[in-house]
Amino acid sequence: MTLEDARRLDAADPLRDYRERFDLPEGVVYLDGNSLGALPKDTPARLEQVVRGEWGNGLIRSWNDADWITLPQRVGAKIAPLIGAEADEVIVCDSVSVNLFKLIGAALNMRPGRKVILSEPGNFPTDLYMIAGLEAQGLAERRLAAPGDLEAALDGDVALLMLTHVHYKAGRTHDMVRLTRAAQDAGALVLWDLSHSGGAVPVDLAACNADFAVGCGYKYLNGGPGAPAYAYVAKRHHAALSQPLTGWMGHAAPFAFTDDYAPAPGASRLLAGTPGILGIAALEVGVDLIAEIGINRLAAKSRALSEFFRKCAAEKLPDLELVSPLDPLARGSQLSFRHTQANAICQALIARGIIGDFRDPDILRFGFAPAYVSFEDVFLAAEGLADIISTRAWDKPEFQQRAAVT
Ligand SMILES: Cc1ncc(COP(=O)(O)O)c(C=O)c1O
Ligand SMILES: Nc1c(O)cccc1C(=O)C[C@H](N)C(=O)O
Repeated sequence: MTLEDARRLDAADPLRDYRERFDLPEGVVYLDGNSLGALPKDTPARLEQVVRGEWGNGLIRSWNDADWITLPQRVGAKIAPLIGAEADEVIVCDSVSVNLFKLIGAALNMRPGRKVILSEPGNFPTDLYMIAGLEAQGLAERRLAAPGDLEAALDGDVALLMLTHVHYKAGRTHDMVRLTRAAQDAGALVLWDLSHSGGAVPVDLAACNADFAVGCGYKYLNGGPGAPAYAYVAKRHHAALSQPLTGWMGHAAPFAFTDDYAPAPGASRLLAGTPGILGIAALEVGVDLIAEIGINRLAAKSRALSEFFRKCAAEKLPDLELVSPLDPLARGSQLSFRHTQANAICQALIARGIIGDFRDPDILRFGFAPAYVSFEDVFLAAEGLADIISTRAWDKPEFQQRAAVT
């Protein structure tokens, strides 16, 4: 693989012009959009308009005049086609963690007599911690089973199977259709965390008959640091859904100011407090851009990018252990490698302007956000990685320390 190969692939890439729609710094190869997506060029102007025009001038009138009040539903409706949902099945609000709490609570309410939440060891920590919180309240019981043992662990005590579609560290995917069916056959509900899928990997919540899902706004949807998350509830559960964070914005008539809670219709009852308008406005810009490109084109490019990286790396570093699946259809939009010096290598790459990340204890992770990563980026990153490993350029005191945030 050569730089010319990479440039040829870029020239033939139907998405190549979308890179210009992002504000990427010169000289940086950014392979960490699976942790924090890049800044769309339209976002600052949109935020300026919301801050100065809608907030500054419009003041409180903007809840009506700028239709702030329906922004969570409107942006949710734009995310819906990316994940195989209908417009009114998705709402934007809170963080993934908080939405997990709401939906685990909802599942427990819908399965009285069952307390077990089944997940896998090594799932993203917040998913496991949110179960732990409910466990400490005596409301849930956590059960963990390795991917191959999940089906056997589904018994009559399981209220909810809760998994992350694309594993944050390994990048492997779960078979959503098979596992959803198995859980439902055992009388359980299913909640998918789509944080590493939405905007990069096709997901069809309707086809797999999922009950619930959550996903992240700040990764492939490019909503910005701490962007609000989204939550999905299948329409068949809308009438019965009862979630524990019964805040006033999820009320059927918040401005009736009544003493008693009555849930808003459908997924809107997942709202709790006042939506963060600036955050959702920024997310909307990222979602519009991703929706304009379309998930199938994004997924095709994602697979091509990760395959190109994998081949470049394998050619230059045949001994480097690939942790992610070889089959591009069995992984998300990332590649992870194991190396005892993963942290130092990651720091050395960052010093050269090649940004991937390190996941404790020994994983080097590269994300390929297909909307803005080029084949040339991928070639340069693989070349830098090979150089750093083969020359031991990582072996310097300044690369040994762990950053506070990795
Ligand atoms: C799979 C997964 N779930 C949840 C989260 C956390 O989401 P939040 O920070 O919105 O709670 C992340 C990343 O931070 C993640 O990778
Ligand atoms: N949310 C993050 C943050 O605030 C700082 C650093 C990283 C993150 C992440 O999103 C981590 C990410 N979910 C992961 O897959 O590792």
